[in-house]
Amino acid sequence: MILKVGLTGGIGSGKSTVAGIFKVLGIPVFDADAAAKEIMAKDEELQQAIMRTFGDEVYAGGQLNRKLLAGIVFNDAFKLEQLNALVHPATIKAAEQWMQQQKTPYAVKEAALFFEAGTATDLDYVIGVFAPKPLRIHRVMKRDNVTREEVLARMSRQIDEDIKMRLCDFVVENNEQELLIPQVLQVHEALISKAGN
Ligand SMILES: CC(C)(COP(=O)(O)OP(=O)(O)OC[C@H]1O[C@@H](n2cnc3c(N)ncnc32)[C@H](O)[C@@H]1O)[C@@H](O)C(=O)NCCC(=O)NCCS
Ligand SMILES: Nc1ncnc2c1ncn2[C@@H]1O[C@H](COP(=O)(O)OP(=O)(O)OP(=O)(O)O)[C@@H](O)[C@H]1O
Repeated sequence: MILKVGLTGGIGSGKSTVAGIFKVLGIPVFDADAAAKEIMAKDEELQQAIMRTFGDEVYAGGQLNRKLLAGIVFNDAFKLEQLNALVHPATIKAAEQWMQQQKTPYAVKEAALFFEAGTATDLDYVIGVFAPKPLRIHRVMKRDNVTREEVLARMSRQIDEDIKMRLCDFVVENNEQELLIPQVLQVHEALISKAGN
């Protein structure tokens, strides 16, 4: 049986960067952010439900206005919960179907929110990517051209990184001091060995 491995970390920690190294090693990666985006773009029933909850303007012109929706949900915990309740079940289902199709000793699901969403229990192992908060803020401001306040609003909806890392089976330090590739190789070898037992 394939091992289901989660790859997590707060916004800007470097999950996608680490996921890219697993892909080079031939390990398939499911990107939950990308899957959620695709589902929100294609599922018309979900679009109707999102419009009923947040207003028609979030899909003005037939396209999701991500900036507008982010401004609504990341400043209101209840509204974020409503959005999560609409989007997460379909994303989780897509990940489960994807996992069943993989043929490698282990496969990786990359997501920011396993512990927050209560989905870590479906995984055999979880890898955490850790980076200090100031570095994460700086990276996301630069990558997404957003303000510090916008980054902090998202961080406030994710559990504390020290706690998150303690819940993980492996931790990759992405502080731009330690090299990433040797750390990922070490985790890869450990997972291959666990899959063989
Ligand atoms: C609000 C939305 C439209 C904003 O889109 P935007 O393009 O600005 O951000 P993107 O989706 O690329 O997410 C970037 C990062 O924001 C953080 N984030 C996104 N959604 C959430 C959430 N529900 N709770 C906490 N943090 C979140 C994560 O660190 C994520 O990696 C979008 O994030 C969304 O639809 N979120 C709800 C679905 C979701 O939870 N997706 C994440 C994994 S399933
Ligand atoms: N070790 C590194 N050295 C330099 N830049 C890095 C490093 N790790 C990540 N970055 C940069 O920081 C930004 C955030 O990284 P990445 O997108 O991998 O994080 P993420 O955890 O997937 O973020 P999000 O939760 O927002 O999707 C990117 O622009 C990426 O290129």
